[in-house]
Amino acid sequence: MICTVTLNPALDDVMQVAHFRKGQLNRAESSQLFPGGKGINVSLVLQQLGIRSTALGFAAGDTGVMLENMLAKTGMHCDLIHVAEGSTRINIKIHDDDDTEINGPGPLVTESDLQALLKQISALHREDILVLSGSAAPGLDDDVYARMMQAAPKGMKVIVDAEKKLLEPALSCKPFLIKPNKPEMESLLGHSIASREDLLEGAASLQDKGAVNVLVSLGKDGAFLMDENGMPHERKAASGKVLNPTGAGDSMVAGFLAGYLQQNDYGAALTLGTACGGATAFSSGLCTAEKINDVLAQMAVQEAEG
Ligand SMILES: Nc1ncnc2c1ncn2[C@@H]1O[C@H](COP(=O)(O)OP(=O)(O)OP(=O)(O)O)[C@@H](O)[C@H]1O
Ligand SMILES: O=P(O)(O)OC[C@@]1(O)O[C@H](CO)[C@@H](O)[C@@H]1O
Repeated sequence: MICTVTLNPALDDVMQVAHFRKGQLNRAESSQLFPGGKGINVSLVLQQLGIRSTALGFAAGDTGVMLENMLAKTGMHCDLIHVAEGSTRINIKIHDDDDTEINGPGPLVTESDLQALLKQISALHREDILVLSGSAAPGLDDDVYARMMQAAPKGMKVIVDAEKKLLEPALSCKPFLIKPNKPEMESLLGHSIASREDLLEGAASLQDKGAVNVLVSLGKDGAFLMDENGMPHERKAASGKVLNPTGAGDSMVAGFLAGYLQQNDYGAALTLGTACGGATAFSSGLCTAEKINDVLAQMAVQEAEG
């Protein structure tokens, strides 16, 4: 079984605005509401890839109920813990020539709410896989990912996709995979990445700190993986018209995990991860199975042509 954890899920309100102007009334050309939050996105893309998972995490208030109803309509299994105070956040994503995001703070999560989640995690089995993605909710400390990893059965594979302050304390628990994007990787390393050498050295230093596999997503520049055997892999990004890059990183995590489980091969996992990331960037919401297959086919042609 695969479980994803989203400590601070959201409803994503994705708006297309012709020319967004700060400090003025802007009218959107379109607005679409999607279930969101990084772990939930991973579960939704896994579902497109034919892999069932359970989404764990916290929900609150009417927006929390709305989120659960939206997820139920997709057929996805979720087991969110309802917290007493506040409401599940609504995150605003504005797409014009640039992308502007405003993510809400989310509801307060207490220690006893967290204990309930840790109990769910400790009831998993060693052969299950846990995906921990996204920011923590108000009330939670920076060691929350480390605590979830410590609660998980010994030897279980855990994937962590989170910013430095949450990821760093969890590294010594030996996550199976971490997926920083370039700015996150630079923040983890404390210096900028200007070359392939920097990526190789940076990934190796994170492995020294405990990460088993290091996957660095590079947006339109593709992706880099340093696998557990010290073997680097690289993929160029697919080409296409970008509609909404929100969730491209989560789609990459889902694709990588699906590729790894289906083919037991890191190169194949990276290919499917890169395709899923691109497929979401080229879609208005998260990618569909059809879009993933189109992008995979396009990447195969691109590779054959060199
Ligand atoms: N403009 C793009 N063109 C092609 N592929 C893209 C593009 N943007 C993203 N991708 C694909 O998706 C992957 C993940 O994207 P990115 O590096 O932007 O992740 P991220 O910053 O974690 O995204 P998010 O936080 O929005 O989920 C990239 O490695 C790439 O394969
Ligand atoms: O505030 P966080 O937890 O860092 O990110 C939340 C979020 O921006 O990430 C997803 C895209 O990756 C969106 O669905 C969601 O709104």
